[in-house]
Amino acid sequence: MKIAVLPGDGIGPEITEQAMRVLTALAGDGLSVEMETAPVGGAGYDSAGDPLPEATLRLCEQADGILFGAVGGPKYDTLPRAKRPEQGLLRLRKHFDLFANLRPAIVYPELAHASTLKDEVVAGLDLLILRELTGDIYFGQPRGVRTNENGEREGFDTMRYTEGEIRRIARLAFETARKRQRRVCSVDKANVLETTQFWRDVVTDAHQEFRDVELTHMYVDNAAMQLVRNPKQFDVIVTGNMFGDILSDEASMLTGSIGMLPSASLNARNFGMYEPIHGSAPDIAGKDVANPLATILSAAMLLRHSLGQEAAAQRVEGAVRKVLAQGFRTADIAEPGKRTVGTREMGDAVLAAL
Ligand SMILES: NC(=O)C1=CN([C@@H]2O[C@H](COP(=O)(O)OP(=O)(O)OC[C@H]3O[C@@H](n4cnc5c(N)ncnc54)[C@H](O)[C@@H]3O)[C@@H](O)[C@H]2O)C=CC1
Ligand SMILES: CC(C)CC(=O)C(=O)O
Ligand SMILES: [Mg+2]
Repeated sequence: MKIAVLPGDGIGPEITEQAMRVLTALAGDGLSVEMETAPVGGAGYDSAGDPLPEATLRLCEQADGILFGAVGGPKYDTLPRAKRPEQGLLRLRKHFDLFANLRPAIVYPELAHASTLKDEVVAGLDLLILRELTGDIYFGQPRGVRTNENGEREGFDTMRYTEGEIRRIARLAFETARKRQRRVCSVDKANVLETTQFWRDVVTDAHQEFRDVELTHMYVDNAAMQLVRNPKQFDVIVTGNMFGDILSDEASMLTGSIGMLPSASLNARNFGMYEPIHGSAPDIAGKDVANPLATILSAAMLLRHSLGQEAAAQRVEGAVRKVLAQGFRTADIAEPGKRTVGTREMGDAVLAAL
């Protein structure tokens, strides 16, 4: 099986290296995994003048799955939009039609202390945010800066969803909930935005075929509050691209750190790209302090969803649980009396646990 590894920028290379070591260790155990790296984001721009170089895209097309680090950084912030690192990621998502972004927020008992909430509020939390990933205001046209009828400059973006786009993510939410606690909460801003009233109507209609699953609707401002008030009320949250982006960063802190949340971005044939939900963290890049567990857990999701290797995925997840139980902590989840380790040492610990 071939995996395209796109480390990207900032902490991207440090964290993907640890996930690659884990996959290599599994390969030694009879799983045949071939990995090839290629530049993306700022690294793509630096090497080929394009955040998604042609050769990188070709490599991804020939692969069984993509492991992605993170892109972006202050060095690139003044580039024209099309050249900015984040466009490499957005173009990959669109190219492969990766509409379904699974972001599981699971609280490991050992990390309940690191959560921003009290133990009893988060203990046992197992929440899935299902974020639509190829539509919404992140992709809608037209967009730009123009001079309006009053002669004043204005910036504008377009929030847009087709019925088909909403229906397919809604169906996936219901199907996924059937394997969990059979509860879906659809998050929107239907009280203000036409697009998201339409979202609510289509989700409600799609629900007709899934009457065994409970469907509730919630406005996004309330959802942001409920997530920190009582997150265990949620099983599956389904929402659009922008709200899902924001709510999943918020949910990550329930688990202790943004460095703990993996993700899978899938298309209709289960081809996928796997990445931590965080960005390139320029503030800690190159210091060997970033938490690699979100990326290692993303590799586990790759094994599960794109390679069909459930047992291997569980081994990786089990190894992560074990290192947490053994007391290994990176700086973001540090705890008095426990051993604070760097990025690579955390990778060593996961390998030893495997
Ligand atoms: N998927 C991607 O490639 C994403 C890229 N970005 C880009 O990343 C750059 C930085 O964005 P920010 O808004 O600062 O978000 P960020 O997620 O990179 O960092 C936010 C905060 O979380 C910390 N953090 C992130 N990952 C961590 C880890 N594994 N271990 C420990 N601490 C971690 C950082 O040190 C920082 O304090 C920007 O250029 C942004 O556009 C942002 C989000 C997603
Ligand atoms: C294109 C991005 C930087 C989006 C993002 O923040 C994310 O996918 O979590
Ligand atoms: Mg984000």
